[in-house]
Amino acid sequence: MSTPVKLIWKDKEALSLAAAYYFVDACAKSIATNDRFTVAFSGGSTPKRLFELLALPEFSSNIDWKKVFIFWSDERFVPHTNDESNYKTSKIALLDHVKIPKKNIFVTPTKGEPAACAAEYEASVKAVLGKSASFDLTLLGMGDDGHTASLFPGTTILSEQKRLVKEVWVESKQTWRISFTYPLINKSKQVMLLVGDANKYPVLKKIFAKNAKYLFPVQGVNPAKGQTIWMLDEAAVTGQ
Ligand SMILES: O=C(O)[C@H](O)[C@@H](O)[C@H](O)[C@H](O)COP(=O)(O)O
Repeated sequence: MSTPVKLIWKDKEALSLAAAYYFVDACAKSIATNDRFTVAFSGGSTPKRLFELLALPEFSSNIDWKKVFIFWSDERFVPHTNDESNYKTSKIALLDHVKIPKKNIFVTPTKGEPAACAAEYEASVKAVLGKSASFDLTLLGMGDDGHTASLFPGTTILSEQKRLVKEVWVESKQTWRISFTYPLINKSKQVMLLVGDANKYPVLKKIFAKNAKYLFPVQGVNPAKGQTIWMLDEAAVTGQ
């Protein structure tokens, strides 16, 4: 378990640019080692800006898209054509602009029963990643309440220790979500948390404090053999 790296950037744009460079580098290294790059996308405005940047030729031309395999660390239980869909957001921002084979895009099933969809998605993760179930890179955001992926405060998925993907009823949003669990997130080789804006400060202040207690779901992200990188902006760490 390595010490999380915290990188603080002037603003959200600088944070997203740094994340784009990092993504290209992590992708090239994984392909050089394993001939593929397995990555989990996340929802949220900060990850969305990263996807928009990756679609720019400066970045996309340096990525061997036919060797990139994409999953989603969480998804809203809505049709993929719905504006709430994390898949739709990344499709518009990135996937429609790069030559990635359709077979490399593993969209979360969101039709029928949430539990059955979660089981189906877990089976896809296992089929692609194999026994290790270890993503090369898992991208995550953090909500103002300290949630990450769809690991919301007070939800039963927080105590899930076996399953890799589970359905979760989010009372505060009155919706179902399909989310990676801590066991899957914490198998990642690298986790990059993209957290910008002053509204994140109240939670970050508590979790970055000395001898911080476990108060928020994002604190459960701790890859056993992987690296956690916080990509932050000044507003998020100062509140201004
Ligand atoms: O589906 C989701 O909503 C996301 O996966 C969620 O976990 C998101 O990453 C955070 O809410 C941060 O979102 P912002 O970056 O927009 O604050």
